[in-house]
Amino acid sequence: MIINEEQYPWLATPTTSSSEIEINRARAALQNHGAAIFPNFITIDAINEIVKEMSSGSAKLEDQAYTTNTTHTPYLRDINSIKYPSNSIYNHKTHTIVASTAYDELSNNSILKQLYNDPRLLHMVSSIVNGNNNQEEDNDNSNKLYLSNDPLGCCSVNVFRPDYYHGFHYDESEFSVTLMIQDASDKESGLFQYTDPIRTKNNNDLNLSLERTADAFPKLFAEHENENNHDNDNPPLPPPKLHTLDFRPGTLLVLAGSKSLHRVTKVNGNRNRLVAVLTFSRRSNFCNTQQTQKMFWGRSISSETTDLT
Ligand SMILES: O=C(O)CCC(=O)C(=O)O
Ligand SMILES: [Fe+2]
Repeated sequence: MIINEEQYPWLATPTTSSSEIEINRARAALQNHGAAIFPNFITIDAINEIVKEMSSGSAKLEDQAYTTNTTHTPYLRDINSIKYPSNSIYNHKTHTIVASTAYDELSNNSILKQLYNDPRLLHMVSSIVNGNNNQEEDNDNSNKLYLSNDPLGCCSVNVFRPDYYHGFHYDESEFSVTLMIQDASDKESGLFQYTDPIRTKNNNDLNLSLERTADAFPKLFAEHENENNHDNDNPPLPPPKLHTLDFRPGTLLVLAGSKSLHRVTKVNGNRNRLVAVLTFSRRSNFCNTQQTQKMFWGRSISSETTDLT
């Protein structure tokens, strides 16, 4: 058993009212606070198996994982000093150092691969992010979610070695699904922190919400204070609260990553922090660009050449 069916029996009966209650609760948490959290989503045996796959053998996957070491803005875009002042939040430089094990490095019978391909998970995530609990009744495809077709990035494992961290950012994908596999040995480190959703949708595009982002961390972004030119008609909104996730092995997280600013603090201790990233798309056959693949896994493969199962 991979999914913890004792704690999540409603996953097997998606059209019942108990399932609807759980999905509605998760959707409200995602919309109001940016995160829906499922503790003990997979069994302890399944977690132990994944840790074993990552950390045993002579060529350990976690040791082989390619490292990205990069400076970026919270918006993951290039600095734009023509459009925004150099002290704008838009141009704020932050730093990330993280390694990642690609999907094609996992064994064919990997527990993670089995979880990613489990239709109950796809159905659960679709129901939460789309607001419908019954995909079969959904005639137009706009509400449908698909597994990613990226042979490297569809389901990968973030490897945060000691001293690694991920600076504050919004994700490019609308939402993200992650699974804690192994936390840092120093429990004060490698923390996942996120705000309530502070970026809003505008004309089908996510606007920048520069002010709200600047309001978020008055201390951290103190040098950006002059960006908050609030007048009396538009008093500043209170800064959003920064949540620290109780992220234990086996916990599954659905995050409004494009709207909630988030980060992973620096890892201390004697073991790697391991988090699986499971990606779902509104498009069938989604694949990251070769540039993104190269950045995260140091190589690129087109989706046409591989069988993903
Ligand atoms: O490792 C994590 O918990 C998530 C890191 C993250 O925000 C990302 O990979 O975009
Ligand atoms: Fe992220």
